[in-house]
Formats: sequence, structure tokens, C-alpha cells
Amino acid sequence: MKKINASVLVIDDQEEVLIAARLFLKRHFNEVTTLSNPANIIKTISEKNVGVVLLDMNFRYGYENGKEGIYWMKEIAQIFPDVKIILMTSYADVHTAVEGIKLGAVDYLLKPWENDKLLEIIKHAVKLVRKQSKAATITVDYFTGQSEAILKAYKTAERIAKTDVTTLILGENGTGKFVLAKYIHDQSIRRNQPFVHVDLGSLNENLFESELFGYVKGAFTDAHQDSMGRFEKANTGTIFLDEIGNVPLHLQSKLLQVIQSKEVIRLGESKPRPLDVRIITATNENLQQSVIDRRFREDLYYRINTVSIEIPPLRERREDIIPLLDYFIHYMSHKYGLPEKKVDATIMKKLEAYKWSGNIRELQNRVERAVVLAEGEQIELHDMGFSDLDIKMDDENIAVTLSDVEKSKIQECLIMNDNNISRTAEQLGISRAALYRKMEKYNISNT
Ligand SMILES: Nc1ncnc2c1ncn2[C@@H]1O[C@H](COP(=O)(O)OP(=O)(O)OP(=O)(O)O)[C@@H](O)[C@H]1O
Repeated sequence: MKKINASVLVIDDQEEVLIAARLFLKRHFNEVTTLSNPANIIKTISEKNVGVVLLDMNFRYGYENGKEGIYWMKEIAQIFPDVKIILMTSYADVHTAVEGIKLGAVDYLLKPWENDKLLEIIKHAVKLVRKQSKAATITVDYFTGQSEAILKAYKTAERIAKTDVTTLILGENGTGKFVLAKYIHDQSIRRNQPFVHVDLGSLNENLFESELFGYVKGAFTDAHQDSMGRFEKANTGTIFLDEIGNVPLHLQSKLLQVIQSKEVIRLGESKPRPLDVRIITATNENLQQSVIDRRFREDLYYRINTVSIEIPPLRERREDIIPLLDYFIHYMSHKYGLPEKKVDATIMKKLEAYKWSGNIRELQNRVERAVVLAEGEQIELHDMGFSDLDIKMDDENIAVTLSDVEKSKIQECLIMNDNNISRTAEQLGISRAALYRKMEKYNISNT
């Protein structure tokens, strides 16, 4: 499993909590640091270039009102406003945690946590970090490429930009869904009006409605004044609802209501406010499958899917890799005021064959690093953060499919378990019958 490229810091005064967090998170993130003494927080964030902090709210025994956590949260936010903070509390002290969220924490987690939940929350926070650097890096610069698939996607975008048709953009992470949504907006007559991006996947459920629909003074305890939601902020322009596939079912109906009626009602108010917004949504999920699995409302799916544009992953449009490489070398060299470096033909071949699972984002990040770090006149693979093995393994595995991986995992487990079916099935987490079926499918014998 490929680790997520992020630096995560966990702060707790209980050593066993830190060990558990470290063991689990190290499997998923490139850099995981743990700290038992909050006094070192600032130094560590700076040294480790931390993007996400998991912060315990109660450091000292007998001092369990969460104020210590809030104190450190404010300190971090003041010095590193871009760092995302997740609060942890063992005492179901939701009230203080919610206070923390209002002060800027992205979420909270109750201890003892479930690993899946922990992972999900941190992944969201990592996305937020990326989105904000994305907002900082994305300008009006587009580079489409030359593959038929990408030219078609941009052509469709141009055509629909002239209308207000609701559009769904599909594609893996880093393929350029945000860029395409912004492109549609920039090509439309709304181009001088607001373009509001909402990452629905990382929007805290508790704040979903107030954030999207707004509220009036007194709607809830801390509603001290009227506040516009994101839909109203996008009025006369475009709202880009990113990661729509991650919206929980019970909130999907509220979203549908607004999209359908083109009216929004602020929390605590009954008066609908008319909206004039273009709606673009995006997801990396297979929404059709989500509809079948009843995780996504069918009516909402049809409502957002008047037109859909799919951006293929980079590995399915390899002819775009070198043009994109050239584009980013030019762009980054200009950005940093450095001379443009060359890339040798043999390296280009390897880059063309590489899997680029992080898509354009990965390519862009690697080129940026190389442009800044390369010492000679040529960009070498190690300047792009590749080890020789990365590329070699990738070359060899270019045609590896999920089935190949499954087959080899089964064979490996059988060998480890001396062909014992029960133990192998147990280790793989499947039934004996399922193991037999798979062995038959992959033509694996257990002799
Ligand atoms: N056509 C393009 N021209 C130039 N840069 C691009 C293009 N498409 C994507 N990028 C760059 O690649 C990175 C990822 O793009 P973007 O954020 O639009 O992808 P995404 O599909 O929205 O990702 P995610 O699903 O992870 O949010 C950005 O930094 C962006 O600047």
C-alpha cells in the first residue's frame, strides 16, 4: 500500500496512546512524529514540516476541561495558520471540542478511537492542507495536453461553459478536477463573479448546514450575528462542490433541496432566499456504484449529473506526460527565477512508463522539487525524489492488475502456511470456500 505523502504530529501525555497512534499511522503516512510534551510543539512543527496535528485536549491528570488543548491550539494557529488541527478527547467532552472547532480545529476525535475513523479524519485534514496549497498555486494557468481524452474533456467544458448546465466532474485524485471546474467558470459569462470552492468531504458534519446555508443571529448558542452560507457567497457566480460522493446520506437530502429549488434557507429562518448560481460538482468515487449500494441518493445523482466530464488518470494518457513535464519545468523555472533544465531522453522514457498514481499533482510536485534541487544542467531521477527502485519496479509492473496482486498474495500466504487452507483463509480474512473459489479462478494448486 502506498503511503500518503504527509507529515502528521500526534501529541498526548499517555505513552501507550502515542505508541498505538505511531504504529497505526506509520502504515499510512510518510512521516509520523509523536510528542508527549506540548512544550516542544512549535519546534517540532517547524522542523518536521507538519501539515496535520492530532492534539490531545487534556495533558495533565486532574485537569480535564480541555483548556490545555485549546491553549495549544491557539498557539499553533497563530504561528502556523495553515496547519490543520484535530482535537482528541477521552471524556466525550464534545462541548469543548466543538468550541475548538469554532476556533479553527478541523475536527475532533473521541478516545479510544477506531482506527478507521482516525484514518478518515486525518485523510480529510491532509486534503485540506493540499487544497489550500492548491488555492495558492493554481492561477489561471492551464495546460491540457494532447491526448484525445483530455482534449475531449476540455472541449466539452468549453461548450457547456456557455450554458448554466449542472456538471459533474469525475476523476481520480490529482487529475485536475478543480482546475477544470475553474476553467468552466472562467469560460462562462460568470467569470467576473465569485467562484466558491467547497470541499464537502472535509466539511465537518456538525457545521455542514451552517457553513453551506448560513444562519441568522440566535439560530444556535454561538450565532452572534447573521452569517451568509457558501451558496449565498457564490451568488451570481459558480459554486464548486468537491468530493460530493463523501456527503453522508442524511445531509444529501438537504443539498438536493437547495440544488433543486435554487433557494436557500438560513438556519433559524424560514424565508427562502433565491439563488443564481451555477453548480459544478466533482468526485473521485464511482457514484453509480454508490447509488446501487444505497450510499448516494439516486435523485441527487441525476440532479447533479446533467452533464458529466471524466478526466482520465495520467497512466491512461501517457502521451501527455512529457508535454506536462515540459510545461511544469517551464512554469516552475519561471516561478523561481531559475534557468530551465533539460531532461535526458532515457529518463523521459522512464517517466512515461511510471504509474503516476498521484496524477498531475504528483508530476507537478516532483518537477517543482527537481527544478529547485537539481544541481547540474540536467534533471536526474533523484532530483524528482525517485529512488532507482521506484522506477524500476514500476517499469516491471506496468501491466500488473488487481487480480495479479490478489493471485500473488494468495500464493504467498499458501507458501507461508504450508498450503494449509484454513490458516491461509484466516490470514487473508476470507472463508475457506471463498479461498477455494479464488484458487480455482487463478488456477492455483495447493500441492
Ligand atoms: N490542466 C492542468 N494544467 C496545469 N496544472 C494542472 C492541470 N490539472 C491539474 N493541474 C495541477 O495538478 C494539481 C492537482 O489538480 P486539481 O487539484 O485540480 O486535482 P483534483 O482532481 O481536484 O484533485 P483532488 O481530487 O485530490 O482534490 C494542482 O496543483 C493543479 O495545479
